[in-house]
Amino acid sequence: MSISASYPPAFRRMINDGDPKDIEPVLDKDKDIHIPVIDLERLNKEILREACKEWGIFRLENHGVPLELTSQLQEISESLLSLPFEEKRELFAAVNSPLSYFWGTPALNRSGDALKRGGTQASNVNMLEGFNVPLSKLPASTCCDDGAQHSKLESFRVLIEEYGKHITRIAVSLFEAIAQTLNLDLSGDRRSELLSESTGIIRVYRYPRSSSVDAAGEALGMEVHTDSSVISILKEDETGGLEIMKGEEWFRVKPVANTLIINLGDMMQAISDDEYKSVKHRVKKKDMTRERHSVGYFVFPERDCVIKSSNYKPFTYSEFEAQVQVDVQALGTKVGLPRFHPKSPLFL
Ligand SMILES: O=C(O)CCC(=O)C(=O)O
Ligand SMILES: [Fe+2]
Repeated sequence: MSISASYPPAFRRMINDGDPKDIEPVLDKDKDIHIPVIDLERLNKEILREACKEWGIFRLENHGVPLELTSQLQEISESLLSLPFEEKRELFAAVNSPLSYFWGTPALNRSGDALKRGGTQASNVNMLEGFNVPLSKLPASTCCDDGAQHSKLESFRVLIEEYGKHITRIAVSLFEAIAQTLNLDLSGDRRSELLSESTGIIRVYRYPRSSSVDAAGEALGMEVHTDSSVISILKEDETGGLEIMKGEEWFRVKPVANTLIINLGDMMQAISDDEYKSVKHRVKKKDMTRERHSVGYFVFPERDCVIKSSNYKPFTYSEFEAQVQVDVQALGTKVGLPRFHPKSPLFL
């Protein structure tokens, strides 16, 4: 099977199926940047505070996720993602599970299906595909068939569940430490209201090996965005492509083996009263000869927990999410926190 048969048809005309050696290397214009490093076994609150305030993103080492688990998960994910497109689609539709397969956009609805985009962005295809996995629904999802692909899917489910336990543990520890740096009161159930484990989602992404490039000779993987989460945790492979905005400039974050990338999302920005920032980021692939694989984890407040802060009108995560979906469908893009800013002309 040619590799492009596993890509969504909308990607195929943009994919070069030739010998990777024939693909011209791309000029590398963006600058590299070293983001702060946090050691989970020896958490230093001052370094953590600085990383959240100045960067909104940091690298995590000594996180305790077994290497074996990550590589098994990567292997099975790659194997499922490289199935022929139609087979992948049918497999995920057939198992009647909360898992979904998506492509062309990271903006999904609550069922994990791609949102139709409006506005001038309607035709912008993000060159990515992936599986969306809501962790709390995972134990209930069962496989109905003992075919080879279904048993692969079952192994994927088991590995994701295990990975999800580790990553949830990390998110909770980091959130508690970050809350201390903000002197947040987490008494009673407040911790699990602000960071609700049951909302955790994992997304396994694949960015095609080579694709059409922009004027700068770079392939758009994922458009510029901030995450809506409290905390996001990214495991990327060694291909690279993640970029962050610092000041008014874009910088490339180089991959480092055995580490995770933590970024703060919009909910953390609001909870911290804008003290900590939800970092703007994107994926732009420069190495056209290889696919990029990454695994993202996103965790949110409880749906009806009210987030109060001085710069935004009080809102629940449900309201925020609904507004994002309305904006993506009407304007083609997320507006995010400015929608809830009382002084903003965007305030509804
Ligand atoms: O795949 C990546 O490296 C980035 C993913 C990301 O930013 C997201 O899913 O929000
Ligand atoms: Fe993101």
